[in-house]
Amino acid sequence: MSGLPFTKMHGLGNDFVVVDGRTRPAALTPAQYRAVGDRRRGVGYDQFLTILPPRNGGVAYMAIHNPDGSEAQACGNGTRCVASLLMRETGRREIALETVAGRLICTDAGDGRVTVDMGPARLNWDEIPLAAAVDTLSFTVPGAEAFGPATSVNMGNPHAVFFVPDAEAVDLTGVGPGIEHNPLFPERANIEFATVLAPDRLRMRVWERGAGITQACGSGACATLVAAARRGLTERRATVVLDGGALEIFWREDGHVEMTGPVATSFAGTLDPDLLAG
Ligand SMILES: N[C@@H](CCC[C@H](N)C(=O)O)C(=O)O
Repeated sequence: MSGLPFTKMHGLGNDFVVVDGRTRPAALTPAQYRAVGDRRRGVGYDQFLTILPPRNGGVAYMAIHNPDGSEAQACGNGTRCVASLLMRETGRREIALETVAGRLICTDAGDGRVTVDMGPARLNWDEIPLAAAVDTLSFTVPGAEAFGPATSVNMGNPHAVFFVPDAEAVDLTGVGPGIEHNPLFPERANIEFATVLAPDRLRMRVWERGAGITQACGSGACATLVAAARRGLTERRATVVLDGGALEIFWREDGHVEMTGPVATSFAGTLDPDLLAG
């Protein structure tokens, strides 16, 4: 493969390498995703986002990969970033961006912000998926009893949310990997620790599946708001404060979750063929 042009973007510090695979081959192997994801020897990213031709009436399809080489079904912050590129390209203020999880309607919210309809929150145990038929509203994760019961939500990708008195105090590096790989989550899970600050305000920190600690997780913010509202801890509309900044989340009565937040471009470059050769 020759050099591959990319744009480095982020949403609240959740950072992405974005490549356009519509005009040239851009599918990488898991080893290549890992090489580019190395923050010292590669570029470094939380997700690698590949823009591909549409498959179902949208403007484009977006493939999502984690720095461990695995594929993800959803990425809220990345969706806003790629949507902003495609809005600029098409001159439109609203587009449909396709992902594994479906067609996501993305709207220019002004001031450099984008709103994404992330689709319906899925709440059944087999939709998360979980390995056992438990009540996703409140269940014990073996080994994580100290954090109290978890609430699980699928936002296209699997999430488990723990409500704790002080999210700042959680040792994410220490406890994140064990919960992510707990056998209760057959496809692993993104793990959120959240503290309710007010009925319309949550503090949340995240251990992302396949990526580890990130500054922000859009789908995680959506899952956290849904979990909090299901438990009666917040209203259906709230600000979720992440390490990198705040997202506005709204769980609509029809079950869809809207997320609004900023996008930013850092730089453009070309992935060297030697890096891709491994
Ligand atoms: N950063 C993302 C979530 C990315 C995918 C996740 N690591 C997974 O494997 O499901 C977001 O903003 O939602």
